[in-house]
Amino acid sequence: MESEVGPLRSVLLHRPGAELKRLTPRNNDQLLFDSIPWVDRAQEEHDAFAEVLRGRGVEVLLLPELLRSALDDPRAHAAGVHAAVDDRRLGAELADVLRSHLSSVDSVALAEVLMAGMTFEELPAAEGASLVRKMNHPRDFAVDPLPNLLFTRDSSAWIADRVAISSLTMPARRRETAVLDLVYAYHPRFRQAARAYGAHSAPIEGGDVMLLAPGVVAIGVGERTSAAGAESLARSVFADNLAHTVLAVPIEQSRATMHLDTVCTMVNTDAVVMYPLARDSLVAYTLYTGDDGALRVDGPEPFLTAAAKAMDIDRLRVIDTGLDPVTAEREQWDDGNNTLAVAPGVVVGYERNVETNERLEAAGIEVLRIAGSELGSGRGGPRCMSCPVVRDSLR
Ligand SMILES: NC(=[NH2+])NCCC[C@H](N)C(=O)O
Repeated sequence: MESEVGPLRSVLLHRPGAELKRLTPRNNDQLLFDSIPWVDRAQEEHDAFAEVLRGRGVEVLLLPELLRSALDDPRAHAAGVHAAVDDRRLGAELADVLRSHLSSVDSVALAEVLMAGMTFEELPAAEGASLVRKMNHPRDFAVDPLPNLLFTRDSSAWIADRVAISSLTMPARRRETAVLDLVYAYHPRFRQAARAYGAHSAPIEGGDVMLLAPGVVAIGVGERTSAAGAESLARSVFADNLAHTVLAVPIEQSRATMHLDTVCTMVNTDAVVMYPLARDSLVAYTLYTGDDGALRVDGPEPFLTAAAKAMDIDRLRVIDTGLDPVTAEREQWDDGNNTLAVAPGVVVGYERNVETNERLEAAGIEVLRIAGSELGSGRGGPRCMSCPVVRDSLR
């Protein structure tokens, strides 16, 4: 994986399931959804998204299936039980009850608990009284659900032939790291894959990681990825020779712009679609290794200038969506700028972003439209909902 736009061969998606049924008006904000999705329809929309990709010759890997087969390995099963049980929340006694219960269930049931969580009333019965059981509401979570697994972009990201497992910022998403770790460590397809970023210390989310060109990685720094995360990922990709230049791009710390890919995605080898209101303000720091082997940081300078230099092209084109500010803001919120390229000049986008899509087409970009009325309620578009695993090289 050396670019954002090379012909897509294999992609990791998550078909949403019971974890979405955990969302209620009381917990949706904390669980990072803006409304309560209609789950059956969300699944239909997701199936249609997967079909569009398959129709373009892309192999679609589904996270729930990968997780179940990874858990068939007894070591993965034990690690899965460990990842599900939070001693601090349950206390030692109840934690032991849950651990021994989960150790006895099959990989399908354990995968379900890891994804959809478990409430106190769903916990197995045990002898004796438990203050923790008594003082928690029966429908409180003993194991938190992970509704944002849908956004596979964020929890892991491939850079060249290596995978970086994210260290997610929001408490509602932190346990996703453990799920992806299990899949990459134990699924037969991935267990040989080398890791690009071992240190799980500083926050990095894949929605902020953009492969602008072979050897050039942009990393958004904002609500999710910290400067420390960007710097350690940069050091790590330099040490592994996966890139020669990293651009650290500050983005506004707000829900609308939680990741770099909410304001900008690549639609061709030399072109991006970008939220017009970000176009003139986006800057970048350029990171590279000096002749003495030490890290250098230049800038900041305008993002488009820094990117073109690093990519060694005359100009990084911005598709001029020319939208009025209100339409631009509405379509940005609905992930109009969050496209997934399946090949240079061919992208998947939400159909609802009528004007952005029209402008993209006027600029010669083919837009494969998908429905996202329910999928979009978690604030993520086609790029957020996909983790490319293999793309053909551009040369
Ligand atoms: N790459 C992205 N833009 N991902 C969107 C993630 C949305 C998710 N609900 C969150 O708040 O984390």
